[in-house]
Amino acid sequence: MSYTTNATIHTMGGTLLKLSHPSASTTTNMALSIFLPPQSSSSKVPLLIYLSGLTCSPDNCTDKGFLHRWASSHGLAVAYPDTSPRGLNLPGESDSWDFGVAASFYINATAEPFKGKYSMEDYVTKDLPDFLAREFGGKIDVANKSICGHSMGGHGALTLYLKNPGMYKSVSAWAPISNPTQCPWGQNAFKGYFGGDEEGWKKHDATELVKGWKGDLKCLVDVGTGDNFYKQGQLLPENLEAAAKETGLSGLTMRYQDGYDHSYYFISTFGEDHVKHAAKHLLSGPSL
Ligand SMILES: N[C@@H](CCC(=O)N[C@@H](CSC=O)C(=O)NCC(=O)O)C(=O)O
Repeated sequence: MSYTTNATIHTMGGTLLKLSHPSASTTTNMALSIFLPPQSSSSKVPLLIYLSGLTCSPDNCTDKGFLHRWASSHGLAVAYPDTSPRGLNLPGESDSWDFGVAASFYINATAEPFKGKYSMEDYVTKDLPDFLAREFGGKIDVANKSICGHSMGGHGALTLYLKNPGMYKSVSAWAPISNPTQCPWGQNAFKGYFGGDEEGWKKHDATELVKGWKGDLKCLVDVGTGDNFYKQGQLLPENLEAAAKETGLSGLTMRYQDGYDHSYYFISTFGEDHVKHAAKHLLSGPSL
C-alpha cells in the first residue's frame, strides 16, 4: 500500500481518513484527507475535491467546514489535498504566509527554485486522481468529479476547472481570488512562481480564462460583503462576473452574502449549497 494512514475518524455516518502519500509532481509526501460517505461501502460514489486557502492544511476544512453532513446525505466522497508541498526547505519558501509553504496557488511553477517541485496543478489534476483510483477505486468513481475551494483554493478550483474542460462536472468557490493578475496576493505569487512575464500570468487567471469558455459554466460563487480581503481588493469577484457577462456565458451564480467575513464561519454557513451544487451535477436521478 503506497500511503500512510495517520487517522481514521467516524463522522456523519461515514469515515474521514487522514493520509499521506508520495507525489511524483512535488517530489514529496503529500498530506491528504478523504471523507468516505456511508454509500461508499456498497457502491462507488462521485468525488468532490476541496482546495483550501493560504496558510491551510487539509485539517482546516475537515475540522471547521462542516461539509460532511451534506456529503453524507448526497453520497459524495470529499478529498482535501494540502496547499503546497512541505519539507523541501527551498530558499524563500517560508519567509511569508502568502507565498511558498501553504501558498502554492495550485499552479506548476516555472521559476527556480520552485520549478519541478511546486507543481500543484499536476498534483491535483494527475497524481491525486491516479492515487484515488488506484487505492480507493472500489469506493470512489474518480472519473465523476467536481471541484471547489476557498480563497486561494477558490482560485485553484476555478482555474483548474476552466483549464480542463470536461475534467470536472461543476465548480464552486467561497471568496475566490478571482483575478490574481490584478491583486497583490496574485501578483506576488505569480512573480515568484513564474518570473516577470506578466502576459504569461494570464493563463492562470480565472477572469482571463473564463473568456475562452464554451457552454454553460456550472459555477457557484459566494463572497461575504464583510470580508476584509474582499474590501482590500484581493478577491475581485466583480471582474470575473463582468468577464463572464461580456463573453455571454450562462451558468455563473455569483452571490454576495451580507456581512459575512472570510472565515470558516462563512464557509460552513454556505457549505450545504456548495455540496448540493456539486451533487446536482454529479448524480443522476431525482432532481436536487
Ligand atoms: N495569517 C493571515 C490570515 C490567513 C488567512 O486568513 N487564511 C485563510 C485563507 S486566505 C486565502 O487564501 C484561511 O482559510 N485561514 C485558515 C482558517 O482556518 O481560517 C493573517 O494573519 O492575516
